[in-house]
Amino acid sequence: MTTKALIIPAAGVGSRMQKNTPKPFLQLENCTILEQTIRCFLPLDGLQQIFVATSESFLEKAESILGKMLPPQINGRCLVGGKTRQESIYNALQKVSETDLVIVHDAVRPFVKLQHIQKCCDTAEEYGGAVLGVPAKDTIKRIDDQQQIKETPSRKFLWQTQTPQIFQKALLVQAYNQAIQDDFVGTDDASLVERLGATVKMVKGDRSNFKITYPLDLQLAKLLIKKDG
Ligand SMILES: Nc1ccn([C@@H]2O[C@H](COP(=O)(O)OP(=O)(O)OP(=O)(O)O)[C@@H](O)[C@H]2O)c(=O)n1
Ligand SMILES: C[C@](O)(CO)[C@H](O)COP(=O)(O)O
Repeated sequence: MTTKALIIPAAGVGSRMQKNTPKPFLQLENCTILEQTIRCFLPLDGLQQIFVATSESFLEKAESILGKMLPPQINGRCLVGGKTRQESIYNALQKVSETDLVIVHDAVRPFVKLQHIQKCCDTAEEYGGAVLGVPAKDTIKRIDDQQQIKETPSRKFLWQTQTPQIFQKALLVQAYNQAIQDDFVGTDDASLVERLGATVKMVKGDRSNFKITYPLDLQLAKLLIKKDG
């Protein structure tokens, strides 16, 4: 069986949400967003390690959430993240012990489906790296500093990338080390691996795996939890 370690970056401040509490610790019906997200992964075969990166002030709260949920076969640990998502994941990556695959999943995507996680793991095992995503539904424009449209790329090849982003461990470690060496900061994990020239496959997920980013996303998440609960 393929062994897996899960890294959950949860150290963001949530500036676009405009709340005092960071998004992973906001409440959804009976539990926090972080709790709901972790729950999606617990039935995954071969999952042996979970790391949650938070700000220093939420470390204790994260430890209490994780501690209550973990089954005996999974080792869990919370740690202090960094100034960027990338730094938070790098910090967690230093703690990951031997494993075949490393799964990175945003704390604020609480509706990811097990079947999609599994499909993404299988693809990463075969090719080295895989991410979940959906075809872009809007026409995407490339603009300049004056907001003048410069290009309308064909939508046929444009996908919205989600998490999980899953990689063979050695490949992800190499990608993060190279990014540090080159001072490269990306907005996702795949972009670091792509720079190495390695293969990362896009796996079709669905739109329920949205990232809770703006107040409207939080309203939608609360409605979905109510409907399913
Ligand atoms: N320094 C950071 C920044 C982000 N994240 C995490 O990365 C995920 C995706 O980031 P995003 O949704 O952008 O969260 P925030 O950075 O909190 O939001 P914003 O950009 O609006 O401030 C979130 O789970 C967030 O907690 C992190 O671990 N460390
Ligand atoms: C990794 C990610 O969720 C893929 O869509 C996204 O790039 C994170 O970006 P954010 O600006 O940190 O929300």
